Amino acid sequence: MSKTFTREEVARHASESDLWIVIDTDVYDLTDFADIHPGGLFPLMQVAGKDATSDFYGMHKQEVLIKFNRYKIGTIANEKRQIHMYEAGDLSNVPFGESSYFMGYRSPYYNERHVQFRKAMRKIVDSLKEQAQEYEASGEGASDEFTQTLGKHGLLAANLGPDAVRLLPPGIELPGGITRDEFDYFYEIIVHEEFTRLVAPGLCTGVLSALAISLPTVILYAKPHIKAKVLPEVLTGKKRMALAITEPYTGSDVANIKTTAKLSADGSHYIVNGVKKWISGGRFADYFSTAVRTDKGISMLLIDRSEGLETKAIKTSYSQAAGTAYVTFDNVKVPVENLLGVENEGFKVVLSNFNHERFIMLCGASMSARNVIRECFLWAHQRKVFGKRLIDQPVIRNKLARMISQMEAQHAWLENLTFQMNHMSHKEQAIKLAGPLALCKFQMTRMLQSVADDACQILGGRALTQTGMGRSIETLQRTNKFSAILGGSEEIMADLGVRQAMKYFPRDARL
Ligand code: HEM
Repeated sequence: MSKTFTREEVARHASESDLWIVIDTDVYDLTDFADIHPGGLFPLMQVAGKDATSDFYGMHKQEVLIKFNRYKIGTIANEKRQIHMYEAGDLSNVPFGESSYFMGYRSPYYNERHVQFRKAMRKIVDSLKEQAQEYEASGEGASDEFTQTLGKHGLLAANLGPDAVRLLPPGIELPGGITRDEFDYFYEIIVHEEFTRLVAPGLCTGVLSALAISLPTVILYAKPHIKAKVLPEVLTGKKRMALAITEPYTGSDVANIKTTAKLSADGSHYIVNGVKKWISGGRFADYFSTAVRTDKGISMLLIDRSEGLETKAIKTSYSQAAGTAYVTFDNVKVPVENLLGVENEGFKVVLSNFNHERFIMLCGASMSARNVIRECFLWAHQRKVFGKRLIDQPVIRNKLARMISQMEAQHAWLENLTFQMNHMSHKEQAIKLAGPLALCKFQMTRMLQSVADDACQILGGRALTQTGMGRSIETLQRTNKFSAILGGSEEIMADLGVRQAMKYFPRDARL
């Protein structure tokens, strides 16, 4: 049992060499910490021996207390805790802090198994957060140990979505005891939503998104013996993979790629020459699912990191942990058995994944906005300026209203599209959903930018620093453009959405 103290006892420890404070009902002995406290000794001395709850929460997130729990020496006797301490896996009860079903509202889409799954995912993600944020800050890629931990928890597999998961070899388990048959797109929403809680978008892009967009090309189109070798290596995190399509000259215009693959005279291999740009995870990848120009069209090849293939880092506004690379192919020899699908029909392979990639981005964007809104709501309640809480200022409530309503509207559309994905064949999805998914992405990233902007105004200077209370907001502010450009830029998404609708426009309709 933890030790108990009275407030009078705590008050007797109020010097630099003996410094106790109270936060809520917890007593902390900061004597050994005071000299290394990032905020300095002065603020601590002002509350030495006293209740520092409101000062603490005015300048720190609760996660600081969890991280430095070692300084807690006991609690105040006979007092009831006023502030809930987060425990790994907890769902938020801040209004709009979770999507509605997870806050006790009814939903046609989810059931209690989804709640169980979310809690399991959250617990795992919580356990990885500190390490992930270190990689994100240092710009290093995830260590082999880290990616293998992701593999061990089944996160690499879950990240691929239900269609790919059903085709995986036996032995690869999903998190939270969910079976492959249960795992549908609503579980997948949860997977990507929970990853955003790492607040490590670079790392997530470099490891998880890079895999989610590249590995399906192997699952769906590789020869059986290639699959048998590559899938276990990649899904256990022992090897990494990236999708190499875009080039400096083409960007989103895949039809115009210039990287060539020429068949050798004996027909045993291709010789690949060319360059690829903005390849997420490319710096760390062992395999590249690569779009090349062959004899009569585009083909996809699985290319090992081998002689003649080089990668160099591209510095981006998000973290170097994304491993964004410029990849050069200089006479790289690729066995013909590494062809994915049919020669000259690679465009089909490229297109097969676009809708799913956009779906992943929608889940991430929606939850990133939700996370930031939750933090703004909390901050507005605990921050006092000019004698009032921020939430007591109409201008702040108005900003929150705009953020919440934009985010919830987008999320409702995402859930509707998810329901359609669960009930449509790929063929029907391609006809009916390519347009709405594109439009949803167009509006989702507009929303994300607007939320990042409002959140920044609410957090003020803290939203401009990469550590401390505004960290998530600074991250969103710096990286939201990523989702607005990758996976199809906003302009292309908007146009695609309307063009798709025009394709199916009734010829006999009149105003
Ligand atoms: C268990 C007690 C405490 C711990 C473990 C702690 C730890 C930290 C840490 C890690 C930071 C860096 C910023 C961040 O990551 O949030 C920080 C900053 C700071 N802390 Fe503390 N702190 C404690 C108590 C307090 C108290 C009671 C006060 C004030 C009365 C205080 C005042 C500050 C200030 C002024 C900063 C700088 C904030 C800024 O840059 O905006 N700290 N503290």
